Amino acid sequence: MIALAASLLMMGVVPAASAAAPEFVAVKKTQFTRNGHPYYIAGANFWYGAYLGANDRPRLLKELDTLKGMGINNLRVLAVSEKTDMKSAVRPATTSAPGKYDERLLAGMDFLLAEMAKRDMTAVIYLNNFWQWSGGMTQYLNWFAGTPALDPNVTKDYETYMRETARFYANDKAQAEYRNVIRTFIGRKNTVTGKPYAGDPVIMSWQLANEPRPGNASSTPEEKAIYVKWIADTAAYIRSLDRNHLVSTGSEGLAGSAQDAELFEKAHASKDVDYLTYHLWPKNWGWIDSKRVDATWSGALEKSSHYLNVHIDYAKKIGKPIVLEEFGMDRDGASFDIKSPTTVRDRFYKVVFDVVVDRAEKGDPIAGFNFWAWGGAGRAANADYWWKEGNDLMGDPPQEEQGLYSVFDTDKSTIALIRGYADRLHALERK
Ligand SMILES: O=C1NC[C@H](CO)[C@@H](O)[C@@H]1O
Repeated sequence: MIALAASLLMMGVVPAASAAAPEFVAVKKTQFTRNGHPYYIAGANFWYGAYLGANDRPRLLKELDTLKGMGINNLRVLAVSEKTDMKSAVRPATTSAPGKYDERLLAGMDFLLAEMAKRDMTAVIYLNNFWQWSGGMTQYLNWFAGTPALDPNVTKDYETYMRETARFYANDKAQAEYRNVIRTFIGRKNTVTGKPYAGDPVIMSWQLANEPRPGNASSTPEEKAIYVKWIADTAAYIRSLDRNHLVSTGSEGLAGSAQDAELFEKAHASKDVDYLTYHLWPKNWGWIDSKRVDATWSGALEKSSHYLNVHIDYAKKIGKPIVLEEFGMDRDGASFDIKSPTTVRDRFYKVVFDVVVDRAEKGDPIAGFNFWAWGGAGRAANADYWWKEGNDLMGDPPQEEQGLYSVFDTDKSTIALIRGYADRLHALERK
């Protein structure tokens, strides 16, 4: 039966249910499984993986080998970027205009997935972005609502940005093009392996977007309802195209849900949303001052520990696995310099890993982590640390200084931490 299913898969005939494909990551109660064993995520954020697959394959192979050596088994990657006038967005973009997709960048994803499969890695692929650094939802609204694509790095007005960007969810024309992109990816045949994406177990999850939010901190009940409906409708649409892969939201948790726990739970209640996600950003959220660590560490620790644990408790209540798919801390003294120490980062990573791995070992529904983000061999090119087209890509997207949160291949203490905790998670897969 499995041989028949496998051959059907190879011919692009995707079985209605994933029962015939144990090699796909699946959910069993509050755990992931793969190939009949528990599966845990020791992952990295590697948003630019497909860009390297298109433009710098020697570097990509080196990065994948380094990550594999660290025990990394999962990469969270951007599927597609949209051409935009917003200053702090990556260039070139996959989508130059609605329906016009750059085949080279799409083939970059093919190569990335082919190489990840060789290293027994799985991919979480996010199909849009709430933030401006890849064009994202704001650019869709510029195309279809005619609204100006205002870069919040320029306006400094994130509250307006978030409120306006959330109009994406109810814009029918924007949703139609978004679904074109979803169909393009899910219906794609890998030009390197010949495998249809929908039948390729290297993909773990289709993710609706990076950090979709219902609006800003003052989101109205109507905006929240629109957000929940968008998640449920889009997840159901993805499921209608592909019953082999998991679906996730890309939510940050409470911080991305207007601090509304009921909203976070509703957003993940859909039968077509297979697991929960959350992100942890003490610096971005003002919990720690990197230039006053002694004065702010204890408060940041208390808030971070609560945030880490309470979302695992939400997952337990909902009965689905949860992944901490983003967390990060800057270098000592808020430096961007690759030569600066990472004492505070390493201390923070250990706090995160201790909660995640301890609770995973206890059998709680935390299924692992993806740190933000792998910088590897990338190096900042400019004295002001801002990215310009043609510069190395690294863990920090163009809207942030290059070196802010990136873990570089020279950050040996951080790499050793990651490896040690990855090993503990992988030990759980042998049970
Ligand atoms: O998804 C994200 N979360 C936080 C990152 C660091 O600020 C940011 O670069 C990215 O947009």
